Order: sequence, then structure tokens, then C-alpha cells
Amino acid sequence: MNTNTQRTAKSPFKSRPSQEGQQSKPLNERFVYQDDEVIDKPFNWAEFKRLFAYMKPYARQMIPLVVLMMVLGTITKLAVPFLTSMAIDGAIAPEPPAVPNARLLLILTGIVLLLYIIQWGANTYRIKYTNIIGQRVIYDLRADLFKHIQKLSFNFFDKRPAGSVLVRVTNDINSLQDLFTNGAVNVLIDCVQLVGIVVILLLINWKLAVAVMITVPLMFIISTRLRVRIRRAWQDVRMKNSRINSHLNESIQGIRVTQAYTQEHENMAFFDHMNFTSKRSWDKASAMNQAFGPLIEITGGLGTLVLFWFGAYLIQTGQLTIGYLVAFATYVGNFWDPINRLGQMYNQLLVAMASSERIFEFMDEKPAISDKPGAVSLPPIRGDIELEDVVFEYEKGRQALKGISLSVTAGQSIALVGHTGSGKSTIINLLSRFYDITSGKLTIDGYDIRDVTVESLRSQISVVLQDTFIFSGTIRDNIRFGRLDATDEEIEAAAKAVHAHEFITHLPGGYETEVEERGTVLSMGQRQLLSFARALLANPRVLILDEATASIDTETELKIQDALKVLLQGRTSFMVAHRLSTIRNADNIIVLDHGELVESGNHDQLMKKQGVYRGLVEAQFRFL
Ligand SMILES: Nc1ncnc2c1ncn2[C@@H]1O[C@H](COP(=O)(O)OP(=O)(O)OP(=O)(O)O)[C@@H](O)[C@H]1O
Repeated sequence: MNTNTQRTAKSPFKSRPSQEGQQSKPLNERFVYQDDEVIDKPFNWAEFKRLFAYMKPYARQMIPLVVLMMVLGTITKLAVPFLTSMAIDGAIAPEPPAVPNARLLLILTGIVLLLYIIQWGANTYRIKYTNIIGQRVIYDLRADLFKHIQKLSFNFFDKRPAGSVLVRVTNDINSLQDLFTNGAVNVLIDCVQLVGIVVILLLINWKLAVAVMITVPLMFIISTRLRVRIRRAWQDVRMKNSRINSHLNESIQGIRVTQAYTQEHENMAFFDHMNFTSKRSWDKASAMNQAFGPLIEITGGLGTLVLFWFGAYLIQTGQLTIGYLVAFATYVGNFWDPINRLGQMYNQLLVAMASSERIFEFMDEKPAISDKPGAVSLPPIRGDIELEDVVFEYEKGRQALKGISLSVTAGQSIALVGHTGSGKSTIINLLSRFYDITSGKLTIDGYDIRDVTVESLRSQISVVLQDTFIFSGTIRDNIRFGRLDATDEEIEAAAKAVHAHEFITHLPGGYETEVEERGTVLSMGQRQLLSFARALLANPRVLILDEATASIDTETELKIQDALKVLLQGRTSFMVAHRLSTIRNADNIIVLDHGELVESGNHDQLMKKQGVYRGLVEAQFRFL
């Protein structure tokens, strides 16, 4: 179920009135985030097993040790009240005619001390090993998730804000950390302790044991009802957090636009609203969580009342000793503790299950683009490309391309022109198979691109996108991204060929200059030259270029034109072209209009036609 963001909470920040004195558009009409799916299923055992399968690799090596420590810790803990009862009944206040026995008391105290030391040692080792297992499981889960996300296709990312993807790899995985480091083992310890205590209580005096535990079924019924609500509340918290992260991510990426349009206040108001809603849902979930504690305490209190009332009666009738009553009281005290912890743990488990459902939901997402069974490896290509009646829809029923047919011979340069939204980028996205065509046929050297492996196809095609992405690292590393095994000399040769060498050597660290994320240290023109060097290094047979529209100075433009000539030599190329100089040199110009191919030919032929192309060129000149 996808719902739009609901905004009902009162926020201290208000939208500013517009200049005309009218209230600006309400915030809830300005930002719309799609919520992650609300996953509302009963406790999923299959998913639970799948999650715990991550422990399997470490089970044989570590778990026997952890279990041994756990058993040691539990036995020593359970033995102490029993020894206490022995001390009371045998050494401190024995039934007359026996007298207090100081020696026995000393021995029993020594044993208790020894047990405490063993308990401390066992717990220390247990915590250490469970932490090691927990960390390894989290590491494996995160690695698996990241590996899978990297394989997912464009359409997956089209649908989701980057922030919500981020949350699953960070927050959702982190929320499993507690479960794997302490939670799982604590549950086992508590269960073993509970069973142990019940058995001991029954052995000491079954009548008193039954009387004390009479309230347990009642507590069980109430808590089961609470659990469902708690589970939903925690899911809601996760969803709200995911929204905050999406907005945060967008706000940081778009901070320049926000500041340029002085929208900080509005942005803050929106964020504040989200923050408030998130806090409120956290409060709600946490309040429900807290309800567990008092529930146990009330039940425990009732149990204690029964214990002393009925216990006193049993002592008076000679069915129980004082020592056993004290031991009984201690065991009963220890009985509610694990139950309380198990209740809390159950909540922690619910939180973890909500997270794991979200993680597995991503892991189960099949990449829309994948190798079909029997896909062959595309041999080294010449670069003949054929599009036959290609139709493509990003969303069902809305055609972005409406039957494009196009024949390109190896080595030709193709310029794609047309109004904004006419389908230029869509064509180049299809060539690299970032999306699969809806109908028609797309072949390279006669191979249908859906019949070959994605890797063999993409490794022979280089794509230079409009928004050149510069990764954090050195300039050299960024060029090397084109071909990881390239030598330093090859990198510099590629940079020289596309005229990037000059500006690189003028940077403070030359090729070793560290560039920041998204390459803001570099100008648009420089970023483009760098991406040309990257593409040249990859030496592809087919080159796809989404030309940047940013206005750059004439000198850089000339450099880019020169660089392009080098880059395009001997390759089949597709270019989303905006500059007349680029278009004029193309072998074939494809003019698109609303997803249809309306004209094609070289510059001179198209100019004579008096059609869409001529109109575009003349419009460009009118602005000069
Ligand atoms: N990821 C997407 N999901 C849904 N629709 C999309 C997506 N990308 C593009 N479209 C739609 O497909 C159509 C063609 O878009 P395309 O990006 O190919 O245009 P373009 O010619 O490259 O435009 P521009 O010159 O502005 O970059 C447009 O109507 C656009 O709204």
C-alpha cells in the first residue's frame, strides 16, 4: 500500500506568505514522498529462519563454546538459592535439636563465592563470543545487501529516493545488531533459566509452585494482544525514519538550489514536521513497549502475595522449611526477570523482524535486467546497430518511444536532437540495456541485445552521461575507472588526447589531486574532459554521449570539440547533441519529436527540408 505523506502535526515553523501577501502553497503539496510498503504480515517464521541462517557458518566453530558458557552461567546462578536454603536450614537456623554449624556455613559461603567466580568468567566469555558472531553476521548481511543493490536495474532506483535505500543498508542492518550480539543468546539463557526454575520450584513444593504461577496464563493472553500493536508501531517508526532520511538526502543534494531560492525556512518547516511525526510515532511505540514492564510487575506482585500467604501456611503445617521458603522467594524473583526480559526481547525481535523483512524485500527484488538462460557472451563488436520498430514505456501505457526504426553502420556518428522530453536519453538508455525495450528489436552486429550477457554488452559500450559523476579519490583514479588495469602512462595518454592533461597539471596535486564527491572542485567543462578521458581509456567500440548543455567558454568548447573528434574516431557513436558544432559533424542526425523519429539525414539535407530540425537550429541562432 503506497500512501502519500500525511501531515497533521502542528509545527512551530510556518510557511512564509508570498510577496503578493498570499499564503504560499502548503508544504504538503510541495514535497511528496512515497512510503515504503507497509509490511503487515503475521510473524514470519520462514524469514526468521532465513535470518538465522546467517549464523550457520559460525555455528560449528563458536556456538558449542557459547552454549557451554551459557550452561555454566545458568547452573551456577540456579545453584546459589539452593545453597542459601541449605545454609539457613542446616547451618544458621536448623530444626532443634540440631545446633547452628559455623563450619558448614563457611564451606557453603566458599562454594557460593566459587560459583560467582565461575559465573563471572562464563558470562565474560559468552559476551565476547556472541559479539564476535553478531558482528560477523552483520558484516555478511550488509555485504550481501550491498552486492544485491548494485545489481538492481535503473527502474528500481527510479521508484525510490536514495535516502530510503540508504536506510536499509545502515539503520535496518544496525537494528539487527542487538539481536545477533546479545538478543538471541539472552533468549536462550532466559528460556533455560525459566525451565530450570520451574523444575526446581516444582521439586521444592509443587503446590506452592502451581499457586505462584497461576497468574502466568492471564499475563500471556494480555501480552499476546499487545504484541501485534507493538509490531505495527515499530514498523511505523521505521517508515517515518525512512522518510526523514529520504528528505535529508534530497535536502543535502539540493542545498544549493534551496539556498539560491532562499527556501531554507520552508525546508526547515517541512523537516520539522517530519521530525515531529517521527518522534510522535516513536513515543507511541515506546509507550506500548513500556506497558510490558508494569504488566510483569503486577503479575509478579500477585505471585509474591500468594507465595507469602500460602508459604506461611505450608510452614505452619510443617510442609515447608524457612530455608526453602527463602530459596523459593529468590527463585520466584528470578522467574519474573527472564519473563520480563523475554517480553522486551520479543519486542526487540519484532523490531528486528520488521527490519529484516525490509532487507529481504530488497534482496528478493529481481534485477529487471539480467542475463536470460543461455545468454551468450557478445564477441568483440564492429558496431552495426539496428533498431526495428522500438517501443518503450517507463510506465505502463505511457510510451516514451513510439516505434523507432534506425540503421547505423559501424563507425558512424549519430546525433540525436529534439525538444526536451522527446526521447533522446531514452534511446541511449536502451542501447546499454539499462532498460529493456517494450516491443520491437534492438540488435548490435545482428545480436539481439537481450540474448547476450549484460556484462559482455556493457563492457564494449562506454557511456558519458550529461551529469558526469566524479567519485571521491584522485583524478588518476577517476580516469582509471574506465579501465581498472590501465597503466599511469595510458591514463596520461588518454588525458592528453582529450586535452585534459593541461588543466590536470595545473591542479595543485596534478593527477594525484583529490577530488570530492560529485567533483565540485572541478568545473563543468573540466568534468566533461575528465569523463572523455575515462571513456577513451575504456576504448569502446560503441560510444554513447549525453552532451552537457552547460554553457562553457569558447576555448573550452573548442577543446571539447577537438577532444570529441579523438574520442569518436573509428567508433560507432550516439550523441545527444545540443551544440551546433557537434551536430554539424555528425554522419546522421536523428530528429525526435514526442517519442517519434520525424526526420533524419545530415545537416545540409535537413536544413533544406524546412522541418523540425531547421526550426531547432534557427531557434538556437535567434538566441545568439
Ligand atoms: N525514469 C523515468 N521514468 C518515467 N518516465 C521517464 C523517465 N525518464 C524519462 N521519462 C519520460 O520519458 C520521456 C522521454 O524522456 P527523455 O529523457 O528520453 O527525453 P530527452 O529527449 O532526453 O529530454 P532532455 O533533452 O530534456 O534530456 C519524457 O516524457 C519523460 O518524462
